Amino acid sequence: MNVDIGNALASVASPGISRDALESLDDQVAVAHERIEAGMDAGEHGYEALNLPERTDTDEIRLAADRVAGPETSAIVTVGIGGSALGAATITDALNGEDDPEAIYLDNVDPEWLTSELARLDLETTVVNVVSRSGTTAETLANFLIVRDAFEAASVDWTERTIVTTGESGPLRELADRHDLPSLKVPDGVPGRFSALSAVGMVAAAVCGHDLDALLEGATAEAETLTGSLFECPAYAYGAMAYALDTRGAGINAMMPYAEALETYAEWFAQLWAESLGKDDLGQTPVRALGATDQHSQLQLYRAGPRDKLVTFVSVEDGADLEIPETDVDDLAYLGDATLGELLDAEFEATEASLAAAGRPNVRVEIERVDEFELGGLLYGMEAACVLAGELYGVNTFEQPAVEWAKKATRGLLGGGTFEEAEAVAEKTELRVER
Ligand SMILES: O=P(O)(O)OC[C@H]1O[C@H](O)[C@H](O)[C@@H](O)[C@@H]1O
Repeated sequence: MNVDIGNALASVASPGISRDALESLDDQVAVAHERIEAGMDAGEHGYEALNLPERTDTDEIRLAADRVAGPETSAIVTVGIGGSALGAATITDALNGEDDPEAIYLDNVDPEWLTSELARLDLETTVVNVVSRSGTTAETLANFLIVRDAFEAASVDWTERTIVTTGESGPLRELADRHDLPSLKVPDGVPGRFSALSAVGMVAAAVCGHDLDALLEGATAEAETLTGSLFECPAYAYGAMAYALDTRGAGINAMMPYAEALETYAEWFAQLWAESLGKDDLGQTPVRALGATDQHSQLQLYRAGPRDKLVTFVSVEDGADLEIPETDVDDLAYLGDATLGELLDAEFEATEASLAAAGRPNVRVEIERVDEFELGGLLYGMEAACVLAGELYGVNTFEQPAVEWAKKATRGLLGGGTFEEAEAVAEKTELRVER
C-alpha cells in the first residue's frame, strides 16, 4: 500500500503538522520501531502478530478446508465474533465473486436474524467454521449450538462439515477432540483483532478458493517496508500521522474506502483501532464510512463540523469499470462521456480536495487493485500502523480489559460465571441476582 500524508500537513490542514513537528515525530518512530522489532524477534504477545506472514502454514488451512468442503459447497458459515470474524469477513467480502460459495458470518445473537439466515441455507452443501480464540465467548458458543441443532434437525451430519479454530484448550477444543473434527489452532501471542493473516482469517478464504499464499506474500512485502522512519514506511507514516493528529485534536478517524469490496475492511479497522488504542483515557475513535455513498450523508460534517476529525481514504487504482449509457437529455450528456469508474474517481478526488481546501486533515491510502496480494498488504500495513500508534501513545495495544469485564459479567448473569461478576452488573443495572 502507499500512503499520502500531504493533506495532513500544516500548509493545508488544521489541526496540521509542521515540518519540524514531523521530524521530531520521526525520531519517536525510530524509538518505537526498535521496541517493535525487539518484540517481534522475541515473539512477545501481540508483536508476534507481525510475524504471521512467515509463520502461517497455508497447507494446514487448505487441508482442513478440504476435509469439509468440495466443489458442491454452496456456503461457508463462520461462527465467531470480533477478531474471530472480521478479518475473515474482510477477505471474503473483498474477494468473493458470483461463482464462489457464499461466505456468511454469524457474529450477532439476534434470534430473528439467525433464524432467517439458517432458513435460507441449504445445509446439505453448507460447511461451518466455528472460531473462538478463548473458546468461551457466549455469543459464539450459543450460535454454534443453534447451528448444530439446525443440522441435526435437517438430518445432516454436522461433524462432517465443521472445522473448529480455537486455542490450545477450552470448551471448543474439547468439542473438536470429542468429535474428531478438523481443527486449527489460533496462533500463540496473536490477539484476535490481529489474526486475519492466520487460520482465524483464512479458512473461509480457503473454502472460497482464494490464494492464501498471495495474501501472505502481500503482507510480507509490507513487512519489508518496516524501517525506523515514517518517511520510508507507509504503515508507520499512517500510524504516526493518525497519532499526531489525534494529539492535535483530531480524536475521530473516519475510515472511508472508495470501493464496496472494502466496506468490511472499515469494520475490521474499527475494531483494530478501538480495542487496541482505546485505553488509559487515550485513543482515537474510529468511524466507518464508504465512498461515494457517505459523501451524501457524512461529508457535510467532515468539511464544516467540529475540527476533530481525520478522514482516511482508501483508493483503488485499477478496478473493474462500466460504461454509462449515453442519453439525449442535454443536462445529463456529460455522464455519457464518462464511465462509472471515472465517476467514482472524480467523486473521490473532489471530496479529498474539498476537505483539503477547508483545512481538514485527510490521508490517502492507495492500493493497486482488490486482490489477495494487495489485501494482504493492506491488512498487515494497518496492523503495523496500529502497533506503532500504540507505542507512541504508550498504551498496551494487545489487551482489552474493558471488554473482558462485560464478557465475564454476561456469563455471570446467565449463571455460567461467578456470582460476584453477576452481582457487579446487577448493581449497575438494577437487575436482581439470586444466589
Ligand atoms: O475469539 P474469541 O475469544 O471468541 O473473542 C472474540 C472477541 O471477544 C471480545 O469481544 C474481544 O474484545 C475481542 O478482541 C475478541 O476478538
